[in-house]
Amino acid sequence: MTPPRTQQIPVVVLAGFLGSGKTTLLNHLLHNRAGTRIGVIVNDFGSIEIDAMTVAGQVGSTVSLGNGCLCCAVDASELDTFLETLTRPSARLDVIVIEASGLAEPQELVRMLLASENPHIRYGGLVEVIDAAEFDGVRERHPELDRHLAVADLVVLNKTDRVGEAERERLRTVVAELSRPAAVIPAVHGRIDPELLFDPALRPDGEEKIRQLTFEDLLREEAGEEGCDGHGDHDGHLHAAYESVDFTSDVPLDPRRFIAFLDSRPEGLYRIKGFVDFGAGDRDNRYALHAVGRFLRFVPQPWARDEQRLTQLVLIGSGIDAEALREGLAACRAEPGPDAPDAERAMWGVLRYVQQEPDPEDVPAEV
Ligand SMILES: Nc1nc2c(ncn2[C@@H]2O[C@H](COP(=O)(O)OP(=O)(O)OP(=O)(O)O)[C@@H](O)[C@H]2O)c(=O)[nH]1
Repeated sequence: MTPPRTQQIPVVVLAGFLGSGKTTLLNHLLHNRAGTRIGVIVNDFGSIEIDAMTVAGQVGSTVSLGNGCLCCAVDASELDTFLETLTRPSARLDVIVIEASGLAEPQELVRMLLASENPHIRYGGLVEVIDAAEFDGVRERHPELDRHLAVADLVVLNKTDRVGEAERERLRTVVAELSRPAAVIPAVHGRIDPELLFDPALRPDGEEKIRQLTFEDLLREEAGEEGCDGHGDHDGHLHAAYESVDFTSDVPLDPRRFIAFLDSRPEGLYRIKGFVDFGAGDRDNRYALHAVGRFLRFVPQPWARDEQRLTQLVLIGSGIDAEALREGLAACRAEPGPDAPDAERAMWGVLRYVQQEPDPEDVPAEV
């Protein structure tokens, strides 16, 4: 007979700027959990829950928190409801991971967890994921990232395949300085040892840092910036400066038009993610799209049987003209009528950006 559960389940917050690799890391954990039962709460930005769809099917207990930044869209009682569901003995979870929206303020999430009255959970630490190739630029635009690093318990310096060895070491030193005493782990495709997250006692300085980050510390740190309960300085949060645009179409997109749209995307459009149906261009696959800054990638994924063929995209940026983007996307819809004879040739522009889904065990190709 299994003994009754008395242990508290650690709740780990996974944070990091847009496109840094949070979902990738989460998927790595789900693939390499070695029997550990992981509950996932995804907090996506944009009303189409792309991240929830990306991790969906990989874990039985995925709960999406719905639209927007967690600190605004969900109050503590709502978060508690999700946590209550996931901490039921029948869920038999060993750890819960909350993937924060790339625009959420991690301190808000941590504050909510520390304030939670759920007796079955304990705060499991804040993991901050960094895109090595974008770090300097993001930091320049968002100096508040230094503050996020300062409260992290573990920093994953991700995408080190996109920078040289010397640059990786430079970044490691800079990040370590900002996040001291948290450990900084360089990674490619978020492949870190899951034990770094699941057993905080095992990670360098972990316990000490968790003790440091008390509710009172956070309150003190946030003095003058009350949070998102309607009384605070909401404008100071990263997401206040960003806007998201959703686009859904049940008409396939014309590949040439869509590539032309992507090639001329405005500077402020920092992130695009979702799935594209190219219709006759490829009847077998939908194309997962990831754009971060000027980086662009498509990953073909077979359509599931009976899956509704839709294009679903979320575009996130600052100073973007939402209406113009929606119109631009609408103009990418393929003309009705019989398939064009050169439908496959029209895909060449897309194929330039195609990369197969990386096998977690493979060394990734250079991008
Ligand atoms: N080259 C390279 N690409 C990576 C690595 N990790 C993730 N990516 C790619 O970066 C893109 C963004 O990764 P995601 O995991 O979706 O990032 P995210 O932080 O969840 O993004 P948001 O949901 O927008 O906040 C995807 O195309 C990933 O395949 C890496 O280590 N190296």
